[in-house]
Amino acid sequence: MAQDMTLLWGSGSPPCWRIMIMLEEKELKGYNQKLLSFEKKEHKSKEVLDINPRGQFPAFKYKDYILNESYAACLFLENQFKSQGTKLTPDCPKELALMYQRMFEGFSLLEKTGYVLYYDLIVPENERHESARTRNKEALTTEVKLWEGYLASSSGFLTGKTFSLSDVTVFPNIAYLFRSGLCEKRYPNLAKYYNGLKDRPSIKANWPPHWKESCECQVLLKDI
Ligand SMILES: N[C@@H](CCC(=O)N[C@@H](CS)C(=O)NCC(=O)O)C(=O)O
Repeated sequence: MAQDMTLLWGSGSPPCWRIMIMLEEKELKGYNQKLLSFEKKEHKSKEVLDINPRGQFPAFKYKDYILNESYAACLFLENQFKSQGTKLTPDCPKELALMYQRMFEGFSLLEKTGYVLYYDLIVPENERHESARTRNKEALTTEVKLWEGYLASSSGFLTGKTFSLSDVTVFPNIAYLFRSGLCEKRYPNLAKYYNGLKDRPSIKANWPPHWKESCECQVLLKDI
């Protein structure tokens, strides 16, 4: 089964990390995988484009099923391997509703993080404005505060009392915030969640390799 899976990935990409956590939780070991480089623009290489026509990581397929969208891949894997490895979907409808809700809210968090971290990449030089930078930072701050509140009564997981799909999908976004300098003291609930899960085997085993080195990016969100 795992031999029928191929993942082309880039280090530090939360969507790639999600799929890797998912595969690990479902005990799908030995899948074909290749770490490629953003710097060398390998996401635009033919081998990626053959799977993902947008030229983005992740490029993932199972048999001849293309599942480049990380949420699609996670939901598919949970459906196909429900009783294998960790059970990631709660039976209780109330918990299920909250799990899906937080999973998809995770898009807002990552999108707003990206607007702050990649403003100069997204916006051409002559269209950049300090006011837009400030607005993006304010929007991210509001968003991060929301998540801090969500985690106020957490039992170590984002939703429910066990590790679920909401953790698989959103943990990488939260780790990305801390990697970029989010202040643990200002956001103690997020920090507790992050520190409580960062050594989970599925997460640790797939920690972005280049995050083991320090980098200038580790201060970018210090004022958020
Ligand atoms: N929608 C995709 C995300 C795809 C994506 O934005 N990938 C980024 C890396 S995190 C990428 O490859 N960016 C390079 C580019 O778009 O050229 C998912 O959630 O799986």
